[in-house]
Amino acid sequence: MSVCFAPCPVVFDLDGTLIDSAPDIHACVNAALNRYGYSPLELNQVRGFIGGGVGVLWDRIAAACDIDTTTKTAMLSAFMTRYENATELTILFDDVAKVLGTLADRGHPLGICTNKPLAPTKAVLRHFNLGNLFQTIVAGDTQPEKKPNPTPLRIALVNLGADPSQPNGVFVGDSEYDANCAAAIGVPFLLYSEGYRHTPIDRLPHRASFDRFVQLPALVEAEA
Ligand SMILES: O=C(O)COP(=O)(O)O
Ligand SMILES: [Mg+2]
Repeated sequence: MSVCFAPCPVVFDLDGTLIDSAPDIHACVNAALNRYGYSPLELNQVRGFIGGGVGVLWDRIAAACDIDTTTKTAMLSAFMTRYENATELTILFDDVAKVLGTLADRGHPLGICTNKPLAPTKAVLRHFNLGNLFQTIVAGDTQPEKKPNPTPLRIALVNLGADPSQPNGVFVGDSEYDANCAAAIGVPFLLYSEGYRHTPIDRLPHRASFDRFVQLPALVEAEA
């Protein structure tokens, strides 16, 4: 009798993993800063603030620019209005569309687990014609917890058919938030090394790292 294993679920982070969205986030941040009379920030600085979702982003901007809490709240809301449809300056990393298609063709259920809010997540996936590839999207405002809390990843894996008590599957991401979230529930983590990470690769818990998406299918199959 042969035993047949179904292809494992694969969950992806979004910002800094599938897409380079920092230029759009940077433009939306600077538009909000400008509206309230603050000087613009450099792209590198804003890129370094991405990963924990929009609340963390604006906490960091407020600390860097000495913005009070009431003004920060108003600026975050101005930022969101523009961010919800910010796709113009965003690019897919090389070979992402091709590799997602390969994994889907092999039967892997695909999902997204991002700290980015749901509206801009859906807008950018629609923009790149990727919306239909993902069977679940767990975004930064979908539930109370955000990465590195592992609850969003667990929900995404379970939505793709994984066992809630010990979810199988892999998580692909670029940051400390992703690595620690996967480690907390023992899910193999594949680190994309060209994203928005601050920590050296060898100091992050991960199963393997890659710098080109064409390397990913073989790394996923090694875990399946
Ligand atoms: O938008 C963020 O701050 C982080 O988004 P990510 O979880 O997709 O990296
Ligand atoms: Mg990321």
